[in-house]
Amino acid sequence: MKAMDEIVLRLESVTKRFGGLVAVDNFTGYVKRGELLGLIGPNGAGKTTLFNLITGMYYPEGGRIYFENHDITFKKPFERTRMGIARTFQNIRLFSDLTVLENVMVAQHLKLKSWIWLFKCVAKLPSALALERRMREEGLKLLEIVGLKQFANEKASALSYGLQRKLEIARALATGPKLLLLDEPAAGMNPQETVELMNFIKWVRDHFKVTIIVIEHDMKVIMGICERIYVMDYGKLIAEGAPKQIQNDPIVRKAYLGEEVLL
Ligand SMILES: Nc1ncnc2c1ncn2[C@@H]1O[C@H](COP(=O)(O)OP(=O)(O)OP(=O)(O)O)[C@@H](O)[C@H]1O
Repeated sequence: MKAMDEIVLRLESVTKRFGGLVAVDNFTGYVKRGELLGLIGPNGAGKTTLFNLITGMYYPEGGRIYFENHDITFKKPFERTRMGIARTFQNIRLFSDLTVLENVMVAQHLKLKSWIWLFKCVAKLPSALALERRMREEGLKLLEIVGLKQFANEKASALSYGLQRKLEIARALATGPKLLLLDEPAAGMNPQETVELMNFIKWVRDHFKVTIIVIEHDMKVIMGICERIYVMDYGKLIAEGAPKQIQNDPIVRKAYLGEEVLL
């Protein structure tokens, strides 16, 4: 099988309920390695809940989730991070009092087996200090690659909104993901920041050879960077296809009726 045809993530009949509400309703889908996939749908369609199921924040009531052919349906979030799944959030969740570099280093620690690390730190073992030094170097290298090195020692809160969003993505990349989930990365951005973000996301996919799923309400972003799109409404998958197909799909247009979205 060619790498591009390889399926990285597979969801089979996944269902998540909150009381009487079916937030994700029997969702079946897949993501290919290296793909840039869009996930769209009106407010409350179940998109973020789907991310929460993929990252292990929630467990489904029905169905299975496979990552690189491993059943991860009930794996804990930190196990999935180590397997190579990372995400960003709808609202920026940086450690605002830590520096830009420290934000990235915290994420690097997630790759480690924490109790061994803690023991080494408490015992002040030279290997812990050497590892810390290496992480600092790797963190700085990552910041350089994404163009944030000059801000390494600034507090995260001192960055502009657009750069904070970029740092969030860099922090997710610091965990060494194979699959990156971006939840509304363009939210709150001005048009110029949005264009830069679109280029950055495409560049991240190519440079880090990572598979990306992006939730976004800004259709310009989705139509501009995604190769394939899933559309959800009331928890259900209602359409799937290339941007052009989705733009002209009457079912999708109907789902968005009344919302100010330019398809
Ligand atoms: N923890 C929760 N408890 C109860 N209901 C929830 C919870 N999380 C989400 N929901 C409900 O599940 C439905 C799907 O929500 P979700 O946040 O996944 O939608 P979304 O498509 O991401 O929406 P948006 O585009 O507005 O962010 C909504 O009706 C929401 O109110």
